[in-house]
Amino acid sequence: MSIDQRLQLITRNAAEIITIDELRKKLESEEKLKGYIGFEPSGLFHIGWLIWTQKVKDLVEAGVNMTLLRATWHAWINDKLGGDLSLIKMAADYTVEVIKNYGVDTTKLNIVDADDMVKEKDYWALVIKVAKNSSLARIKRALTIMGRRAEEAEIDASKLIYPAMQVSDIFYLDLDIALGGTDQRKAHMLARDVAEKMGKKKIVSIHTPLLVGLQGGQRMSITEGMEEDDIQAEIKMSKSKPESAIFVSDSREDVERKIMGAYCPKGVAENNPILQILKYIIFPRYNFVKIERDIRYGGDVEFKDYEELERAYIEGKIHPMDLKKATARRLNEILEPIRKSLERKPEFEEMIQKISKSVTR
Ligand SMILES: Nc1ncnc2c1ncn2[C@@H]1O[C@H](COP(=O)(O)OP(=O)(O)OP(=O)(O)O)[C@@H](O)[C@H]1O
Ligand SMILES: N[C@@H](Cc1ccc(O)cc1)C(=O)O
Repeated sequence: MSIDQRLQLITRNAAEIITIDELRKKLESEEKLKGYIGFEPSGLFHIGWLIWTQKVKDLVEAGVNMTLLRATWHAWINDKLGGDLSLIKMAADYTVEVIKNYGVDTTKLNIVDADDMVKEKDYWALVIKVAKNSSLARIKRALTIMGRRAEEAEIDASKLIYPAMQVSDIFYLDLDIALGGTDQRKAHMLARDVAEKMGKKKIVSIHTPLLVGLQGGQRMSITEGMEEDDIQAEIKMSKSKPESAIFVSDSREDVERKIMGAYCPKGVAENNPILQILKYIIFPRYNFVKIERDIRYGGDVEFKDYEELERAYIEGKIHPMDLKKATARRLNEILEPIRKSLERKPEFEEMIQKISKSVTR
């Protein structure tokens, strides 16, 4: 693969790359690049997570050595799964199983447990050095990387250490590239600034978009004057708002029902979850999408890329119902191997039962 082809694969569908010039230089250096994504295991995997999973796949295929950090301790700090570390670890296994069955070659991934990193004293020395090089105000602002706000009244003090840990993970693993959804930007910007102060390698960060929830942008809780980041956090697909989400373990029928009920006004692309699913999850996997229609409505039509389909939709040439049916069909094809593999593993079934009873947040 040429440098341009690798760059194209790494950057496609990304919301932002900080910075593209630095990424190109790193690729041109011909050194083997090291990248990572960390995730807090929580036992439920909604299709929004497939957006970064696809980017992990792209990065592996572009020849980047990717680490998958099972952020078990971070999840524990963040009160996930009632703070039960054994449940958190099982949830991490579940996530890896999904990623594998989505088609990522997990034998090429370096899978690391935060549990192992926190056993090393060098790790904690790094955390203290990062904290020493960060202002308290900046650390507090970065709490959004764990889905929290600085103003939250009842948080315990370990949560203030979390951002310094996430930055230290990057230095400890000696990375070139950090991947995450756009809500992880504050950790990555902090890592870039602290790297300069501490003489560490400065990461390039790649941020994937947040998939909007099934209700689109229609949340009542959006108020005037809200910041863009907060609006995105409010309207995104989220496991803590199950009505907004399609889970990879959902049955074929549930996927169809959820898609058919989703926000998808005729001719509107903005905050349209169906179009976003097509753009970020379906088109990266298929060369074409076929919209099946009765001959009375123009018969079947095929689209070879997303832009072409979006244009036709905005012009009112595609009916929302036809778009939804085609989306449900393709999405179910993608989810089928994942669903099958999860069905073969009863230990996950037990975990999911426990999870639905335990309080996540
Ligand atoms: N809707 C989404 N679309 C794409 N990526 C997402 C979405 N929600 C979260 N992510 C990404 O998935 C990773 C895990 O995030 P997080 O645990 O906050 O997600 P979540 O499952 O929606 O949780 P919560 O219920 O706390 O909002 C992060 O890298 C984040 O950027
Ligand atoms: N903050 C990330 C999880 C994470 C934790 C540690 C990391 O080093 C990276 C990512 C999230 O909420 O999804």
